[in-house]
Amino acid sequence: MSFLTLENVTHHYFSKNSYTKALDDISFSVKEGEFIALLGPSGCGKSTILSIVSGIMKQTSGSVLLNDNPIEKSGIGIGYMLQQDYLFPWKTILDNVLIGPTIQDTLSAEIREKAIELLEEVGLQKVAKQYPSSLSGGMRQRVALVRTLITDPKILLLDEPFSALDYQTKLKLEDLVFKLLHAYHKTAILVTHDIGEAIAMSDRIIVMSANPGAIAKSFEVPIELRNEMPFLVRRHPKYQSIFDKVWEELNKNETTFV
Ligand SMILES: Nc1ncnc2c1ncn2[C@@H]1O[C@H](COP(=O)(O)OP(=O)(O)OP(=O)(O)O)[C@@H](O)[C@H]1O
Repeated sequence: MSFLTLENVTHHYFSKNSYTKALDDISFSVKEGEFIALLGPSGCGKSTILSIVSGIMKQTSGSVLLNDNPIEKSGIGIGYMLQQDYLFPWKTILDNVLIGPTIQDTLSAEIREKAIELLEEVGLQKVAKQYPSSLSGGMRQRVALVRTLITDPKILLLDEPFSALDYQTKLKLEDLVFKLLHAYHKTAILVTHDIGEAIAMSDRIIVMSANPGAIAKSFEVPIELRNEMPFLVRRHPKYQSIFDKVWEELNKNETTFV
């Protein structure tokens, strides 16, 4: 059964007298607990989709539904993880993690305990009292992940969360995010330019084309790959074949894709 559904979503931007049709008739569904990836050339509207699902932006037309009802009426928690971690430099790691509950005025001893548990799960318990400036990029993204999970969002929107990291750290974080999101049964949409990352982490890949942003094709990741940790997916015998199909689709729609 579909959990999150986008139905005929269109979006136009108007700025400084210019008009951009960013999304044209986007329809897709995501099941509860499913992990999907959006891949496509720069400017095809991937981030616009996440902004609309998160409620930061309202689509020009069409609907975003959660269990068949408008998502804005659902009161569902949605978490966002971005390329930049946006940690507050003057707050400790633990206080950064607790920023959501603090703002929402829901901070409790239980949430504080949960934050410490989650920091332990990502290997950061020892730095809980330190400040972001003393942490590496990968550690900071792990803090951002915990900060996202602490509010127990039902849907996680991941907008190129590993793209600013070195390759080794990125591979390790892919495994960690995959492990935690599966352990906590989260539904996730990942925006990435990395085909390997999309295959390694998701159940399904939606390839988009640009001008205007539209869905070109959707690929189911073979079940054997979905059951593996991301790092191991890249060496699975079935990996190359799906990589080639996605690559072909991307190049069919955008000759300048790099
Ligand atoms: N605030 C805005 N005002 C005007 N146009 C915008 C705005 N935000 C995005 N656009 C335009 O809408 C289109 C889709 O942008 P979007 O950022 O969603 O694409 P994207 O696929 O996420 O790109 P990238 O992969 O480069 O991050 C682009 O043509 C972009 O220039």
